[in-house]
Amino acid sequence: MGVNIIFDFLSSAQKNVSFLDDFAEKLPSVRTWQVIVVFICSVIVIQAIAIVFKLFKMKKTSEMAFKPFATPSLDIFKSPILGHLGLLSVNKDEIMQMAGDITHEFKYALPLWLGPFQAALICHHPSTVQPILATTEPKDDFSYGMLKPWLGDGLLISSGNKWSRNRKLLTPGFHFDILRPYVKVFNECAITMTDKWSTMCDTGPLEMFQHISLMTLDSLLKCIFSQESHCQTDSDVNPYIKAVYTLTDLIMERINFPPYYSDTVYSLTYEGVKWRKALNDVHNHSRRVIKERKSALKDEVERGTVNKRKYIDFLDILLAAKDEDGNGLTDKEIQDEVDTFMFEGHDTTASGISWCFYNLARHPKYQQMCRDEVDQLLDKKENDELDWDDYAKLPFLTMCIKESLRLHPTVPFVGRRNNKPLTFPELGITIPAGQFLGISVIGLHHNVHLWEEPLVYNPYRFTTENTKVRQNYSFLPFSAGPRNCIGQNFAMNEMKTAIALVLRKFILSVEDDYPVRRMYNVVLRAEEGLHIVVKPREVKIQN
Ligand code: HEM
Repeated sequence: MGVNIIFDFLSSAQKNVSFLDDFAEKLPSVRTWQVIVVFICSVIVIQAIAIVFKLFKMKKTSEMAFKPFATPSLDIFKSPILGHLGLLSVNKDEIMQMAGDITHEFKYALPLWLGPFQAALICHHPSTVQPILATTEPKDDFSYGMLKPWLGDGLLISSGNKWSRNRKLLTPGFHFDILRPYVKVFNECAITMTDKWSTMCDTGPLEMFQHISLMTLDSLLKCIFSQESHCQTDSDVNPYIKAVYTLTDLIMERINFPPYYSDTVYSLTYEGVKWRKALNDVHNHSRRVIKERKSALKDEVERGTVNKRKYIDFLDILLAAKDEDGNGLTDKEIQDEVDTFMFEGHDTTASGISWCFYNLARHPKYQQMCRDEVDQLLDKKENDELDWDDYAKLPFLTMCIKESLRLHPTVPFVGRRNNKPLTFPELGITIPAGQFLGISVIGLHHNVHLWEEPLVYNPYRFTTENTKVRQNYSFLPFSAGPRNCIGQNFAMNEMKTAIALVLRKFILSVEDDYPVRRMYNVVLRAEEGLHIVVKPREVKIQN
């Protein structure tokens, strides 16, 4: 019908409008139009059939690939349209609970259906996790694909030659000699936060994520971007951090709702509009940081003060980086790495510190043991600050941090897609290429076959003796293998500094039966935040 109207219009235009005669003569005849329209419609139909065929093929391959890990007891909750997504969206805290509970029945792994066609093999045992992490197989395009408009082709998401070139270029930025001077910054930033807390503790419990994200952003900007942001003292609501929260929440909503998997559909929705606005905010922030750094560097070159700086920062490395062929990074590549490190470097550490405070607040005995250790170290000093060598002198505090990262892993999930067939040697199973392989870090850390009473906070799991006898790859807060966390030493040092300095000045507690609901997100959060009572110590600190 619509096609006929076009034909009628074209023929009447050709017949009646004299000033278009020349033009009309050049137009294809009605028959030619019919052929064109039929051709276009056929292409669309063939494409649609090809997509449906591909989706069903994907479904069939995953069904075959994951057959050895069949889950009949779980499939009673599976819906033909949503797959197991109904379980994921029911309740965020319950899915965290489920990640550990299912290991009773499924020791190594289990397939979960994300909608009608896409399945992921969720692995939570060293026998399945180790072979995946030993490879440099790319990140899965499903979940990380949603991060791509934000983090671009930065280190977290890129793969192949690009990833290996950039990993090689950036690794020196995390060498001990570079990290050493950062200790001063970690101390300064922690002290800014504790000074602020001293004026606020009478106002009731403090929400940890809010304060600690500002502190970790402050130190990250100072250490790796040489930027004095004053973000801790300027305002409690930082537009960059707000935008990061919006983006990560939107990604989780999107994963839970298959119609939003299409970029085109998503871009037309209200959430798509919110996504673009938040994306703009984070990109503007990183663009500003790069611009200011470039201009400061130009000034330093003009004044001849480049070599007088306390340390080289990550942006210096990015701006000066050259591969073996003498090629530097393009502006887009620099922007992608800045966005990646800005996010990975502050939000993860903020979550790690916040959950550690929560665990110590719930276990006053361990909290006091950490404090005693810190006091022993700092009582002897002129200033109340940690030095590089002190990190090795806080063994119990380190055990408490590790146990917190086990119980509340900051990055609860990591995903890969194998380009080549992948074998789990201990199980004698080979997975064909092209599958979505998920590593449930929380499932691994709560796996009943690896950890006794996994939901109990017990730092003694991390004594040297207990660590020695534990199966490798049971504890992976920073992942492992070639794509492990490049910033793990940076993160551990910052966590130790912040926790030590807070315990030195305050007693942490939580109200009785304080209900915390964990929130499964790109980074582990709590639904209503983590509210901790922070009281100044009554005993006067020496010096
Ligand atoms: C407690 C703090 C942190 C935790 C728990 C953590 C955890 C992780 C994990 C699990 C991965 C692997 C992700 C994946 O395979 O998808 C990762 C990768 C990464 N992390 Fe961290 N991270 C932390 C802090 C940091 C910091 C402070 C930085 C930078 C300053 C950083 C930068 C990165 C980067 C760039 C990658 C990608 C590495 C690659 O693929 O080559 N992280 N992190």
